[in-house]
Amino acid sequence: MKIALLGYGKMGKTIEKIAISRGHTIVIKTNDEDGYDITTADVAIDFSVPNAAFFNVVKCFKNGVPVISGTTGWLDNYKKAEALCQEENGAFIYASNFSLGVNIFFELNKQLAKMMSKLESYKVSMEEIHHTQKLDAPSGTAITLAESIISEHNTYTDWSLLSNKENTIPITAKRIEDVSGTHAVSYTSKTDTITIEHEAHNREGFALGAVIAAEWLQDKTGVYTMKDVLNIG
Ligand SMILES: NC(=O)C1=CN([C@@H]2O[C@H](COP(=O)(O)OP(=O)(O)OC[C@H]3O[C@@H](n4cnc5c(N)ncnc54)[C@H](OP(=O)(O)O)[C@@H]3O)[C@@H](O)[C@H]2O)C=CC1
Ligand SMILES: O=C(O)C1=N[C@H](C(=O)O)C[C@H](O)C1
Repeated sequence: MKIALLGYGKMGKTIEKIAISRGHTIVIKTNDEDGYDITTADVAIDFSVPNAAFFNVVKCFKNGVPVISGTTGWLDNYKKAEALCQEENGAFIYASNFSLGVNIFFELNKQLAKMMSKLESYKVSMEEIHHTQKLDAPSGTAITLAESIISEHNTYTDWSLLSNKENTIPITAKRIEDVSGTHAVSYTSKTDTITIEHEAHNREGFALGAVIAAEWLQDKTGVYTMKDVLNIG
């Protein structure tokens, strides 16, 4: 596959290494919104910045290039992107987290939320920890986890950074040098705490998941998720 890397930062470079090891060729690597011909690629992988992702994915839809986006912090525009993809007959996968481990964790989180919904004595809270260069907070993964809890648990209707409001999931976002990404969901009662946690040891799991998603998407049209790619849950 000929791959365009839209965003050639920490993730773009890790994806390049993994894509080459799986026999693919990188035909574009860019940190700019223009100055390249996207039609030279079979598939594009966007790991850029929040204010560039929407423009990048729409460019792919308009040029008939299937696109994977892992950029977080631009979800206000996700529904619009989804509609434009359908309109242009494009192919699109967005995931707040492409790693196999986190996608399993997403399923565990849903199951746990369903169980805990019946137990009023437990209150949920979340923590995410990332490296200090991260632009957005809370992380996209934390938002996905919180949205699943809201849909599976009767008590919660919203999430918020460090909130004590009723019916709101409090999320703590910590920034510590060199942390690839740690997410924890806890349920605390007066007597105990139940925690599930995922800790990424490096960026390779995210990158491998993104390349697998690109391989899966290359001949398709439509909007998909990592659940379709991994066939789990
Ligand atoms: N879904 C997932 O599994 C994962 C998602 N992420 C997300 O991916 C994104 C990138 O992460 P990471 O690689 O660590 O961040 P980096 O800051 O290392 O890389 C982002 C790159 O995007 C470049 N960029 C800026 N503007 C544009 C543009 N218009 N088009 C293309 N590229 C542009 C930046 O260039 P410059 O520095 O010159 O501005 C930079 O090189 C983040 O949103 C992060 O949250 C990260 C890991 C996993
Ligand atoms: O910026 C990062 O590094 C990461 N971002 C994603 C997110 O916001 O959830 C995924 C992963 O946790 C690493």
